[in-house]
Amino acid sequence: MAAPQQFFSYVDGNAGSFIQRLAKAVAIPSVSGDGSSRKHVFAMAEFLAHEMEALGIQVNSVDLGNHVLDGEELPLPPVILGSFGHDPKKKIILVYGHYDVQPALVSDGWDTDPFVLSPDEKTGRMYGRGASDDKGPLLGWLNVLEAHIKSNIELPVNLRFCFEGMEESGSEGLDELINSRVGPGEFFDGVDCVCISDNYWLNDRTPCVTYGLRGIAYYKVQVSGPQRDLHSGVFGNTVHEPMTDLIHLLGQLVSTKGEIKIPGISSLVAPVTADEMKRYEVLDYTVADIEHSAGAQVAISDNKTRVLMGRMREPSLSIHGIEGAFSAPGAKTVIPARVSGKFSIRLVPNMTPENVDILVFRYLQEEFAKLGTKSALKIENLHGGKPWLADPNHWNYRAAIKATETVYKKTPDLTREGGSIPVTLTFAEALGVNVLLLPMGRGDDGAHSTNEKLDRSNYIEGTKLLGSYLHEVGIISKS
Ligand SMILES: C[C@H](N)C(=O)N[C@@H](Cc1c[nH]cn1)C(=O)O
Ligand SMILES: [Zn+2]
Ligand SMILES: [Zn+2]
Repeated sequence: MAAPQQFFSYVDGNAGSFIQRLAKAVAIPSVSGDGSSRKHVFAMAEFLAHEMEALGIQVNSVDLGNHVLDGEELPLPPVILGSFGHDPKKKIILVYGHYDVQPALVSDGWDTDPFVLSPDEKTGRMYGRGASDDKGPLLGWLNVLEAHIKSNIELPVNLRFCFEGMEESGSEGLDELINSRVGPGEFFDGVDCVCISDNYWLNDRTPCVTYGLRGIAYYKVQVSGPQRDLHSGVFGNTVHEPMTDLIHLLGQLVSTKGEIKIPGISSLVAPVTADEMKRYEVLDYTVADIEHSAGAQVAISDNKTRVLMGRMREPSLSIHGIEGAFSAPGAKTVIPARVSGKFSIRLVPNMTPENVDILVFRYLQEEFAKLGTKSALKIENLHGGKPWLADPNHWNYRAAIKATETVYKKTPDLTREGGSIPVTLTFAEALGVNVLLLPMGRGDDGAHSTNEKLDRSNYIEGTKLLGSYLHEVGIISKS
């Protein structure tokens, strides 16, 4: 049976309180990538555990120990494991989400305070860091449970929750935790399938279900020289300058057309098949969609398929920033003594962080040697994760497609996502079950960007979608 009407009515009737729940979550600046925010990541974990317990979920916040971030030893945020339902006649569905967010400062260019959920009544957009990635989708699962409990509707499945607080910073400790709890009687034992809501539609009109993710290999390249920062008038043209060396090195990584210059990378990429080409052609997508999401006419190609393939099935290399460089307003005449370039490569089948590391380290060392500088080079891999592909013909996908048709009256696009969620492959391999990505947000949500938003309708209809999906998987008989 599809999700009952009372479920939809409860969600519509309680949209205001669901938005309040999201506002409370957005107000906690749970940025995992900067040490000074760590206490807020813990506060977010407590908030979530409290919300879950209030719904009758059995919660276990698992301590993952410590790690080192930028030279500082810090406690890792807990993984929140939750159980609701132990009926042997029902399937066990594992849902995953992350409660940490990317950094956000008003000075980055936000029009509102990033940690205050700011709805625009005219457009229905709700602005705030994490609204779409991933606090809105994560809370969507709790909204679903609340709607069932308060409307006295039996949940058609047993639910297991796995919420982490380090996804935006390499998911440290999570794989080990999962692998240690897959045995008989352990938390992940008996899971029938996994659903993750943590990516985005291709555009702002057509929902999608997603069967692939790119992996990632993230690097820090440090160039150092003088013992301290120097006066450029006194030392310019007399010493090797680390910033100049680093800029030359970073300039050798990728062309302005997006082609990766590191030898050997392209031969790791799996060849395209004819079937795969057909999948791009049928997607509801135009080059204007990516330009709308980017907010400017900046697409690398005018060809829809080329753009889609660039996001879904080819690697990319992006340069993210330079630590230690002068970046404040004004015109300081400094020669920075030590600078670190940060870049990452998105990985596709058959690339792995390990086989890419070998190529990257060798290439950077060779190119650095060509500079003939007396500066020193240090290369680090900060984190990595493999790409993932699932079978979209599985019943888990059929349930998601049916639920989307019920809620949105549209057949969803079948997509691969350009971003990375490293735990997806861990779940697939460690539990041996199908994993599905069922996004809530739109392609123009601005995840990781300034003015991130989630449309009110995506939050509310998205909550209905997650609930409908549970009803669809619930009616598929348990084998
Ligand atoms: C797709 C997901 N919502 C996401 O944003 N993932 C991040 C994961 C990550 C990896 N390193 C840092 N963050 C992403 O794809 O960037
Ligand atoms: Zn993210
Ligand atoms: Zn995310």
